[in-house]
Amino acid sequence: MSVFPDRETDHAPEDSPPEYAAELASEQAYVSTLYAKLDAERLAAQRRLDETLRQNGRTPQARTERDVATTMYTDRLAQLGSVEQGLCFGRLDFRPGNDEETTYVGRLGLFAEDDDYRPLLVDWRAPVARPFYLATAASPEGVRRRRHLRSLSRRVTGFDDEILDLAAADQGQDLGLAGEAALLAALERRRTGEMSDIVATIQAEQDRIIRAPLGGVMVVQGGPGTGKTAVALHRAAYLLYTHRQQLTARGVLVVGPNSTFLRYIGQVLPSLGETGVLLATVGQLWPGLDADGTESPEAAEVKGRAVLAEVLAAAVRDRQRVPEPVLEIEHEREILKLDRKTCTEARTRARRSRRPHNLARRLFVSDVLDALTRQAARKLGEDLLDAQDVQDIRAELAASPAVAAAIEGLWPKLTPEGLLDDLFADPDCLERAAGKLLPETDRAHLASGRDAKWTPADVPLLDELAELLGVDDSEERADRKRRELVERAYAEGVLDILEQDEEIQDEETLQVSAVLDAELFAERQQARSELTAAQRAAQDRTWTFGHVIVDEAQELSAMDWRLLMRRTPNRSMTLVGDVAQTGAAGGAHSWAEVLAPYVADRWRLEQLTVNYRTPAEIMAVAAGVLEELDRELTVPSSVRETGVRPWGRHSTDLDADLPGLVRAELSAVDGGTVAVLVPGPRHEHLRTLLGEDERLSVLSVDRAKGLEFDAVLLVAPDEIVAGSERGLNDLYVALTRATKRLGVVRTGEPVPALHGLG
Ligand SMILES: Nc1ncnc2c1ncn2[C@@H]1O[C@H](COP(=O)(O)OP(=O)(O)OP(=O)(O)O)[C@@H](O)[C@H]1O
Repeated sequence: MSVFPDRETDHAPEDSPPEYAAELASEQAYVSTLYAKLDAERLAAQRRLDETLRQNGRTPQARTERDVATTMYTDRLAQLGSVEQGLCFGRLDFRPGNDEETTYVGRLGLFAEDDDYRPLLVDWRAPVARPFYLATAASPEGVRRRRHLRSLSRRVTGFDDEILDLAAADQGQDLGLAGEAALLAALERRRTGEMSDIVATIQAEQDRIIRAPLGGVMVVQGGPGTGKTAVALHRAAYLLYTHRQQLTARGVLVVGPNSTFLRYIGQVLPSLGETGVLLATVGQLWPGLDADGTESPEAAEVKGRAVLAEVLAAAVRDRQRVPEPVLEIEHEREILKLDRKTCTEARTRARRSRRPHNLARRLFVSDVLDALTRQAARKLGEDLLDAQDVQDIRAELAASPAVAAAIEGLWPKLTPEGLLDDLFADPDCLERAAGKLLPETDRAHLASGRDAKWTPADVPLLDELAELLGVDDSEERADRKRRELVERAYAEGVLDILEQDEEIQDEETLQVSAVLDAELFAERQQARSELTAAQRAAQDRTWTFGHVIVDEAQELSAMDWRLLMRRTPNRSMTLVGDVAQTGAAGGAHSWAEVLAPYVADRWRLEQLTVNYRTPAEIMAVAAGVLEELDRELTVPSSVRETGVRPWGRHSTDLDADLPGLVRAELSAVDGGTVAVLVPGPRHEHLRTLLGEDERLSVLSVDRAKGLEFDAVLLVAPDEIVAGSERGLNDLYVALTRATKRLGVVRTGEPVPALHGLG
C-alpha cells in the first residue's frame, strides 16, 4: 500500500504534497551522509592498502602478514566498490517503546566510530534488518512504517511507504507481498541478459529460506520464476556473512546446470560484495578440465545411472588379474614362475585391505616379490644365503624391468582417464565390466558417439574412479619430505644429523619439525594463504566445502549426486529446483528418491509459491501444459498482469517468416531481450539464419533453463514435445522464460496442451 503516489521522476512533481518533498529532501540529506561515510571508508582502506604495499617484508613472516593484509584490504575495497548503486534502499520506523527507533537498511553496514559505533546503515543480512523483509500489517514485529527508497546513482528519486497497522491488515493482500510498489517497479525493468540482485525487495517466504540455519539438507521446491536462483545466491551471501569464519576456510560451492547459466548469474554475488564463492557446473569439478564435449542424451542418461558405480568398480577389479595358469619371468638367466594360486592369494589380501587400487597395489607387489624371492633363493641354494643376501635378491627383483612388466600386467597402476577411455573404447573391456549390469543396447550407448572431449556426464565417472583407484603418491611425498627436511635442517644448522642417514623416516621428519623455526614454516605456507578457499577448492578434487548450493538440482543424475555428496561430507546443503521442469532423462522425479541414499528422510522441504517473472497471461498457457504433465502440480501465482496476450501462428515457410517476427518482438520490447527457443535439431540452422547479439538469443530449451527474457518466441512446439521423453517438461520450461511477451510459431501439428496457441 502506498501512501504517496508512485513517482519515477527525479524531483517531487509540482502537484505532490509539500510534506513529500520535505521528506524526500530529508532522506537525500541522510543518504548523502552515508555516501560521504562510504567515501571515507574507501579512502581509509586505500591508504591502508598503499601502506601495506610499501612495506618490503624483510622476513618471511612479515611477507606473509603483508600478503594477508593486502588480500584483506583489496577485498574490502572491492566490497565498498560493489555497493555504490543503491547503497541504502530501506528505512524502518518502529513503534514507540521499541528498542530500535529508526533503522536504515542497505547493502552493507556503516557505523559512526566516533559515536560508540552507532549503526548508520544496517547490512541487509544483519538480524536487525529482518523486519524489513518479514514485517506485515498483521504481524508488524514492532515496525510502524516501512519505507522503500528509490535512487539513481547517489540521488534519492522517490520513496514508497507502507504503514503497518491493523487497518492495512484488514485490507489484506492475497500474495502477502512486502513493498509492492518497489517490487513491481523492479519486476517491470527491462532484462539485460544478466541477473540482478533482489536485495531491496526480498519477500517474506524467500527471506525465511535465505536465513535458514546452515546445517542439514534443505530442498527448495518452487515453480518457474519463484526466485529459486535469486534465493540460492542471496543465501550464499547471507551464510558467508553470518558464518564468515567457518565458511571462509572451507568455501561455498554453487553448482549450476551449464556455463550459459553461470554467466547469467555471475554478477549477483559480486554485486553483494561476495567474491569467495566457487560457481561451477558438475562438468567443471574435475580440476584442470572443463568438460564440454557433447554426446547423445541416451549416452548421458546411461552414464548418470547409479549402477555405473558398480560398473566402474567391476572395471577396476577386471584389471586385477591372475595368470592362466602360470606366468614365466626371466631373471638373471633363470626362469621364475608366478602361478595362479600365489597370485590369487596376493590379490585377495590386497583386495581385503579395502584400500583403493593404486594403494592396495603395494601389498600385491610385496607378496609377489616375496614369492619370487623365495623361488630365486631356492634356485641359488637357500642354505648358503644369509638374511642380507635374501634382501639383496628382493631388491634386485624389485628393480628388474621383466618383473615390473609382469606385475604391471597383473595389477597395473591406473589413472581415471586411462581406465575410462579403455572402458568406452574397448567393447571387450566394457562387456567384462558391465555385461551383467547393463543390457547390450545401453552398453552400445556408452561406447558410441563420443567425440574426443570429455563430456559433463564423464566427470562424475572420473571422480568415482579417482576414489576407486586412489593416487599412490608415496614416492612424491617421501621426496617432498626429504626436501623439506633438508631445508629445515639447513636452517637450523643441523645438516650433519641427516648426513648420517640417507633413509629419512617420517618420525625423524616430525622430530626435526618440532624444532622448526616458525618463519621457515610460514614461508612454506605463504603460497597457499594467498589463495581464497574457492580458488584452492577449484584446484583440488578432494576439497570438501563448508556449504554446497545446487541450482536446477532436478537435472542432476545419480552419479552427479554421488560426486557432490563426497564434496559435502557434513551434508550442509541447499538444493533448489522444480521437479516439473526436469529435462534430463536421468534427472529427478522426486526429491525423496534423490536424497534417500544419503540422508534417508533427514531433509527439510521449503516451498516457494509466487511467480515474479512470468505474467498471469503467459502462466495461463503454461498451466495447460502443467496439467497434462501432472494434475497434482499447480502453477505458482503470478505477481503481475501485463494485459498482453500471448499469440500463436502457423508458418509454412519458417525461414521466410521468422526474421520478420523476431524484428517485431525486438521492437515491441524496446531495448529489452528476446529469445527464440527452438528444438535442438533446428538450433544450428536457425542461429545462423537469425544471428545473435546482446539482445537476441537463439537457444535450445536445455540451454535456456534458468534464464529469462523480455519476449520469447517459441518455435515448433510439437517437435520440442516429441524431442525427448521429457518433451512436455521442456515445453513448460520454454513457456515460462518470458517476463513480458510470448509468441508461438507452429510448423507442424498443433500441440493439444497449448489450447490453440501452437
Ligand atoms: N523478491 C524479488 N524481488 C524482485 N525480483 C525478484 C524477486 N524474486 C524473484 N525476482 C525476480 O524474478 C525472476 C525469476 O527469479 P529466478 O530466476 O530466481 O526464479 P527461479 O525460481 O529460479 O526460476 P526458474 O525455475 O524458472 O529458473 C528474476 O528476474 C528475479 O530477479
